[in-house]
Amino acid sequence: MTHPINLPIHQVGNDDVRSEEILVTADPRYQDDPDNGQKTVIRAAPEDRLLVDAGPGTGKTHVACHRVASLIENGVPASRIWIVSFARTAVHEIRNRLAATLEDAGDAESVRIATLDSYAWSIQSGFSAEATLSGNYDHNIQKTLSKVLKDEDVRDDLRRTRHLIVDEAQDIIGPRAEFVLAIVDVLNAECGVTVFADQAQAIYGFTEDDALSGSNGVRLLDGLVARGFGRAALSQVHRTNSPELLEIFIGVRKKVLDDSVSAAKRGAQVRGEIVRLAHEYVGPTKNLRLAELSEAALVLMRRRCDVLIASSYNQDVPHRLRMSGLPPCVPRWVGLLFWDHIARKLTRSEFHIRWHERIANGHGIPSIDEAWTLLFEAAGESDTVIDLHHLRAVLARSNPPVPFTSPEFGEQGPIIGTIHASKGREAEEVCLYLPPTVGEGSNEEANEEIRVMFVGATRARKRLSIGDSPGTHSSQAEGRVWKFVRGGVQIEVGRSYDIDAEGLVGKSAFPTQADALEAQGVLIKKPIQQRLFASADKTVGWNLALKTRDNERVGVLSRKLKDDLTTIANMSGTWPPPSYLPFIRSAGIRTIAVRPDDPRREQLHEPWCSSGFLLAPMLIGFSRTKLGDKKT
Ligand SMILES: Nc1ncnc2c1ncn2[C@@H]1O[C@H](COP(=O)(O)OP(=O)(O)OP(=O)(O)O)[C@@H](O)[C@H]1O
Repeated sequence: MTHPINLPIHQVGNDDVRSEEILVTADPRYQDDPDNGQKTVIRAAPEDRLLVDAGPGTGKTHVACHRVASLIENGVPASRIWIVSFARTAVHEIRNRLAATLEDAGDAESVRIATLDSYAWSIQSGFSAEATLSGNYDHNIQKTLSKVLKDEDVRDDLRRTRHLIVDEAQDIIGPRAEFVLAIVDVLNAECGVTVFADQAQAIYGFTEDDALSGSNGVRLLDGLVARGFGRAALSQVHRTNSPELLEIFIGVRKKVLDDSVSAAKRGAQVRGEIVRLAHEYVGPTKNLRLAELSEAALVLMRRRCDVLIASSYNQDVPHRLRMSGLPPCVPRWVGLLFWDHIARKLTRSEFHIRWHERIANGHGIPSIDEAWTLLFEAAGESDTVIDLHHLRAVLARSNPPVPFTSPEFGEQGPIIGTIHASKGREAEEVCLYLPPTVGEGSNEEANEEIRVMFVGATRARKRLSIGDSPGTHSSQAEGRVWKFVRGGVQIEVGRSYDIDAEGLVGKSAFPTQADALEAQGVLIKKPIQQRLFASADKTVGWNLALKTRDNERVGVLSRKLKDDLTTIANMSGTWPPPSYLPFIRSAGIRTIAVRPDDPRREQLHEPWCSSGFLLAPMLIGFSRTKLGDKKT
């Protein structure tokens, strides 16, 4: 059976999209010399154990990379150096920067860079044939900790490490802190350790919505001080030249850290100082005019609910979101290339033909050679053949490899994001919305809020504006944000499981292959769309069919979303659950990959059942809808 390629595929690129948020990787200033504080850390003896106090924008990543270069120059083998960082994106960033810093590409490859959780996993799986990743990161850390404490093979191997670098150490608490301390205790005396931390940026609550997920127990920094680590500091700020921002980065930081003042008073002081030093005051969220901001702007909110509100006020302006709970954004070029490729193998020449037929240059589109390298690194079978089954398995993971995903959700426009999701990032222009009061609640909560506010204010390189976020009360159903509004509720749409392959090209969602093809064609023709809506539809078992304003069905939302609506009805004491969700948008299209062994594959129409690649809208919405009657 052949499948004609009749989808409009020439619109992949968009050359109109200009520069976006500064991604530090490409910053030419890396050639710049380190400042004196940086030099002290970079050139310290390989066996030194240093705790480096480093405020925002003082170049921790820069120094970590140059420290590695200096260690290698001093004879430390690259493969015996570990760099452990917090987030997957940070790991990716370090890997890129290291490749640019080290002269020998082989060295850059050999240095072992991992998140704390994958570091733990590599220790565990390296020594146990039966090691299984339980899926629960905390459990995995606990299991590895007991190995580090008791298993002599594991301990011997750790003793081969010659230098350990730990970034963002201020956030490492509880079992993760015990784990790192246990490793430090095992290392040989000649193994050095360099730890970067900024207590003023510690955020222990993992999510944007938690007040605090418990910072009780062991803190890594306390443990390192108790073990006699030497102290160093990076104090020169490189992120900005703005006198006002420098005052925030340095002066306000001192206030954040001054625990001689009560948290309540300090919260008000720090908030007041940030407002005073900001370049502009922009009023409440409803005055936010995204259309007037550049692509380089980053709008920061405290909670996901605030992001959804700001996004819905600006639904007619293309923008991107950055927060937790969204699906991974595998770029559309992958789906466009492979949605109808049924064979398991793809040769380089077939790839070239497809690429030239289907992909136009443009923003976010790699060059043909870069694309091949990415595919090859993920699923190369030989220099000239890619195994697409392997590629599907890799891209179907809940966390596909970082080079294959965009950290933002959406294809163009300024970013609206949570402060949590923007840790370690920077942007030319930041617009930070502050809650009305900072410093309330328990002492620990108040301190956390002060630090979160400080992290937000220090993301700007050139310009900081401050606005007021309303501090609206919202609830969550299975992580989905919802809140009461006049006449009903507002409900988050677009969470990672809201639309899946079955809802997009499945036999239950579309009676025929032609219908599914048409729906995919609509998405590709108009990747960015306003005013989509979803309504319960008898033909799809009363699940919610997703339609364009012209009433074309582009998919069916998941059963899980329908279940969440039932939960919201129960939580609000009403019945029946909402059956109509208006004001949903598509911020672009992304690729969904289906594992070759996924049994749900059988429910898909051809060619997707065989190819395992399809396209999905990037859904965003804080849909305002009616509730049913009060339950009696
Ligand atoms: N010696 C240097 N000369 C010039 N620019 C530098 C130097 N060191 C760092 N930078 C630049 O300063 C900026 C901040 O560096 P980096 O992102 O590494 O800071 P950081 O300490 O990790 O910040 P944060 O804690 O806020 O995430 C980057 O844009 C980087 O390019």
